Amino acid sequence: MLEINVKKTLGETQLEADLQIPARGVTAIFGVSGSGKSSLINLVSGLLNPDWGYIRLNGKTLVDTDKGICLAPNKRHIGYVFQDARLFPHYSVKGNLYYGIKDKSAVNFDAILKLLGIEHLLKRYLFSLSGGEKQRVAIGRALLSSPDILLMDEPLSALDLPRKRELLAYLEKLSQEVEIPILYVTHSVDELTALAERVILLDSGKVIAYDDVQNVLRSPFFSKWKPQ
Ligand SMILES: Nc1ncnc2c1ncn2[C@@H]1O[C@H](COP(=O)(O)OP(=O)(O)OP(=O)(O)O)[C@@H](O)[C@H]1O
Repeated sequence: MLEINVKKTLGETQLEADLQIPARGVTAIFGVSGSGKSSLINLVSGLLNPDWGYIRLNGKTLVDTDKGICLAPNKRHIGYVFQDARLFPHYSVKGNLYYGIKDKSAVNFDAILKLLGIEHLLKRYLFSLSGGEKQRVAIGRALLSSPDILLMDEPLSALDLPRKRELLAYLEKLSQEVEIPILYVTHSVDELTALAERVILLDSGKVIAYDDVQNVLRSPFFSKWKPQ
């Protein structure tokens, strides 16, 4: 279970969230640009600190302003996948995947490679990979750190449509097989319906709905996303 109860002032926007997120499956964070989606996952990752509140993951406190606890991002056991892959160009794919793994015997390297279809890329360098392949390597690297939660911030947004579709198929498989919670930021209704079980709907920093995807899609808020 991921428990979030935070307040954070972001310029003109007051971000407020009070959420209990189950320990498995994909929870999407959806909303228009500037609604606070990235800020919410950055509070979980520790890249941003709340002005008030707490975040607990499976009973472990990541941050608690009342208790004066604030774990550094690298102590939170979090896997983070950004819009761009952020890999090291001077390392091979294998070097990128192994980066940051403390105990190589503790991870199921082969299963993760297979899940993401990147077994054949190990010796390659970034310049020879497509955008979709780079993102698959970035996801592999995040999973190999044995995280307790995976945060994904619009991982498809930098890709063209054919690559989006290709990566979406891998993400669908991942969402069914990985046994940790995934927080997935998106603006895309297609990604919501393909991947997410639940949606947090943000508007101007406030949670205006948190429910199953189908219930949220029926809400009046979504009329702006439907074809006229
Ligand atoms: N450090 C900051 N200082 C001031 N304002 C900030 C800061 N970080 C974010 N904001 C503001 O907070 C609001 C939420 O930003 P955030 O990036 O979380 O939104 P978002 O929903 O992820 O947007 P997008 O979809 O465009 O990435 C925006 O209005 C942004 O300008």
